[in-house]
Amino acid sequence: MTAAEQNQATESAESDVGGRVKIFDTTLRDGEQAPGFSMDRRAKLRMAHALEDLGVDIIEAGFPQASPDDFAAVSEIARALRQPTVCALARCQDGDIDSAGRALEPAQRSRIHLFLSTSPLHREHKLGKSKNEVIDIAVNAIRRAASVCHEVEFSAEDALRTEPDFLVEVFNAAIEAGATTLNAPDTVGYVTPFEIFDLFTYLRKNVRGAERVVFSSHCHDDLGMAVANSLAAISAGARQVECTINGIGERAGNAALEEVVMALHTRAPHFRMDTGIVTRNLYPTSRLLAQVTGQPVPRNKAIVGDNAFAHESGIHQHGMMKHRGTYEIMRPEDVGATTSLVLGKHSGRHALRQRVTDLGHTLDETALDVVFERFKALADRKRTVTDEDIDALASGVDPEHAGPWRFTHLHTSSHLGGGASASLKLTHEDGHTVSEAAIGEGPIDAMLRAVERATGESISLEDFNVSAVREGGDAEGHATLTARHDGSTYRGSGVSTDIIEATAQAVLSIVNRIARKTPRLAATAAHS
Ligand SMILES: CC(=O)SCCNC(=O)CCNC(=O)[C@H](O)C(C)(C)COP(=O)(O)OP(=O)(O)OC[C@H]1O[C@@H](n2cnc3c(N)ncnc32)[C@H](O)[C@@H]1OP(=O)(O)O
Ligand SMILES: CC(C)C(=O)C(=O)O
Ligand SMILES: [Mg+2]
Repeated sequence: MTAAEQNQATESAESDVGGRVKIFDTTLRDGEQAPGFSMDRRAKLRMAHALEDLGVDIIEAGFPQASPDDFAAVSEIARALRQPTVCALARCQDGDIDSAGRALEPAQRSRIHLFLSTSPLHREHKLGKSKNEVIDIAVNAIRRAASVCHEVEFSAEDALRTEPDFLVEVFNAAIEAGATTLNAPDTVGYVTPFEIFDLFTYLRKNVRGAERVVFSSHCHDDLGMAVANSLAAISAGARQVECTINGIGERAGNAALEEVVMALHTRAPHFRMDTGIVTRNLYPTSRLLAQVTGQPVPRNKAIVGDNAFAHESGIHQHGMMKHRGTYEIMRPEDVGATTSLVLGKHSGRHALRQRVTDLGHTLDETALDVVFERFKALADRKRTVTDEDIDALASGVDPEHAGPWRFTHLHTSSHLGGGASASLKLTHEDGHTVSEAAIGEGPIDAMLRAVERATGESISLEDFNVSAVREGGDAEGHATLTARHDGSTYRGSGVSTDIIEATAQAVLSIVNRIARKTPRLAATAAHS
């Protein structure tokens, strides 16, 4: 009998609205299990501090029996953190439990998370155990774990494919043995929101002592329903949700923490459920994870992707300029992000006019029409039109040949532990050439100094970022710079297979915009 059928025999669940759901973060355990995401103890410790600042209730720091470094990571995190409960995963085996207990010793509050498969498929093929054997193994493990940490969570692995009546038996025994959190994971991401709602409702009605424990959900995203399923479990009374930053985790990942939290927050009147999450830390925490794992966040990722609050379409941009609520259901600042109106082939006159004005140009409608036409033609050739392009178009310059300066030579060299040097030649559109050389702390620093000397203008860098455009042998670096000059902010970008060259293009695009505003640069160039 399915959970839904069994539920038909019982009255419908009482309303479960209102309250607080605990956020159990498993980025450092299930998250790092996925290929490409493993973290060493230093990376884990950095992430753990960020997760503590984010306000998660429980941090699953690792699986101490997995490796000596993971043992050390759990131990260091247990020692370092004050607020969250620190949790370690263990199989129902004495060795795992003892090592989890030892790793967690320094924790203010410790939890061992035991798991054992309960579904027929796993019982028969993976464990080779009967139902009774599964219960006995779980009970003995829970008792042992309860003696070496503050609290025990028990997970019935593959719970959503387990017979609901057997799951109740397992959970009854787990409570008697001392578990205080019962997790029903959708280990393989198979279930639908209606089914998980029914199962949690059924468990809460039928497990003996259900009112004394916290029910937890742990959903995987194989069918793209991890977040929806987690929310459905919460609606049915789960008061702990297991999730990961950026939704990383086994195969397609776990429920994304930022999505669960922002769904509860944004649809508060619907869920009436609080968390302790400091939502403005979501974006920085997501970026830190991307940095320590080297795995970028997909642009279209909900809440934390580059496009989550970016608008390129003219109709949307126009709406956003009138009222941001037209196309944004959350305030980006609530998650630590910002709105951006990106100019591209889908943009319209309203957004273009605004950007042209922001860049310091005053154009009448006729001039704007001309710029708009050229902008569309350029946007058809380029995926994104940058501020440099708009600035050039508004100045009546062809952005693809926007000078006045261009590189005719650039050479940099660096030595391990010994600084770097750059030599370059710049040619001005009026025919001047300027050669310069400089030394610096690294090749980029040296190149920047040489450009400053050659053009006679200094810029102060505020932000510098290089990201990969493609992977593999033909990988290109995309350099973006933000710099200040004379009280104004300039952004420049460049793309090349050589990241120094990409950065040099970005520097020169900024210098050229300054030069177009202050043509004295060409006239006063010291060298020729
Ligand atoms: C759903 C999940 O995410 S579960 C967590 C999965 N995470 C990981 O596996 C990451 C870390 N794992 C590891 O480093 C290794 O698998 C280790 C160190 C834990 C174990 O390695 P090994 O001892 O070589 O065993 P291996 O991984 O090959 O096989 C798993 C063994 O654990 C047993 N096992 C699996 N789950 C459980 C459990 N919950 N309780 C008790 N035993 C279990 C299996 O039956 C198998 O036993 P066997 O060696 O007697 O046949
Ligand atoms: C260890 C358990 C909770 C797990 O990760 C799963 O079942 O997906
Ligand atoms: Mg999992």
